[in-house]
Amino acid sequence: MSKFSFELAATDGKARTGLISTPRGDIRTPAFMPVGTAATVKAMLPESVAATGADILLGNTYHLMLRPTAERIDRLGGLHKFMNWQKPILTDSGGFQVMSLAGLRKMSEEGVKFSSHIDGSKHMLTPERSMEIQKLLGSDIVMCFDECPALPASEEEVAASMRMSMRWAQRSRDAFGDRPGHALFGIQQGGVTQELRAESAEKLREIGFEGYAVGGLAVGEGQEAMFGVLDYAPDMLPEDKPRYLMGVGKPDDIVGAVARGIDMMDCVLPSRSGRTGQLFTRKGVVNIKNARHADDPRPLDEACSCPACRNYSRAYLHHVFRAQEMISGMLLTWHNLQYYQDLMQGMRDAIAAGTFAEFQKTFHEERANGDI
Ligand SMILES: CNc1nc2cc(C(N)=O)ccc2[nH]1
Ligand SMILES: [Zn+2]
Repeated sequence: MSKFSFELAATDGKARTGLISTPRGDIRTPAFMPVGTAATVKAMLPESVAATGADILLGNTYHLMLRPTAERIDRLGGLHKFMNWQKPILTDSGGFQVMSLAGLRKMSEEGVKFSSHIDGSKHMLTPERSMEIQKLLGSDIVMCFDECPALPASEEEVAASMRMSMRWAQRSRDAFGDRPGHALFGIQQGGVTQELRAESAEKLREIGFEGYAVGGLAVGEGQEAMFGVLDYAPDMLPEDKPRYLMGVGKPDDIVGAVARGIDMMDCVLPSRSGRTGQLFTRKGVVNIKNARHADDPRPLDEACSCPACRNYSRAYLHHVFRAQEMISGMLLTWHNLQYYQDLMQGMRDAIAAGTFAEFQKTFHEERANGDI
């Protein structure tokens, strides 16, 4: 069984490029993880997700524990076999989604009691149960069970929440046990308060993890506040371990996060937007629903290698979206995921070549405002 390791290959300013090696394959960083919530990246076959260049995808503990349950996936050979994705999988802890999706929640030091949003059944998530679920799923990178405070929150509330998350981080570490080739990532909390972020980072370093996430962001604080935290928070985390920014983001969020030292990100935006007709291109966002595309014979993005851009016109993509044909979600999701992976590849190349500043300049210059 080979081990889990991270090698930095090059840096350019605070931007970094490297490789995470796992028994199930390597992850080129900076990396974007498509979200495969219910054991599927919606509207995509796993081989199509791999074809976009994704080295790893994210699975959601909250959804899978409710349906089909982690025990059933384990009996069927684990999540990789179940969903036919043999590359690495990172699973979140369920903590974030239980607070945003479940009903009748009761928080305590022990964990969170809640009712399923699917059938109202009663469940309990604790650091120990979250580790057990993620182990049953067989994920390669496991996230600590934590609490991501919802905004608005006072500094006192953020401090108390962060300190509970740090106690939960210790319990997660203790329950994770010794699993060669698998990684447990700690999650830094502390809102937008530098002293609290530092306290959290110190506690996580003390416990010791194979990787470190910056949590508590992309919860409505806005890009300026998020970048303000990212100007100092990643540097508080061990330099030789992967740094994962949770739930981010729009393309310009991603470029700004990589510029501030982030190595991994995940977001539902490219897949969710694909289904709603919001398409990311090198020149900005195209809303394919707009009538002006009805007769446009051009490809969506002539620089893109995805099936939507190689084989179809904007007129066709407009038509199948308006008709809500199934092929629409397939083609538009594929395009957006391809765009995100091409963006990551462009950044990895630029950092390796020492031209990341030029990459950022071109990225911002190319993007017109609004629809194109
Ligand atoms: C979509 N935004 C987002 N922020 C997140 C924060 C966390 C966290 N654990 O702090 C997890 C998932 C998140 N997703
Ligand atoms: Zn495309």
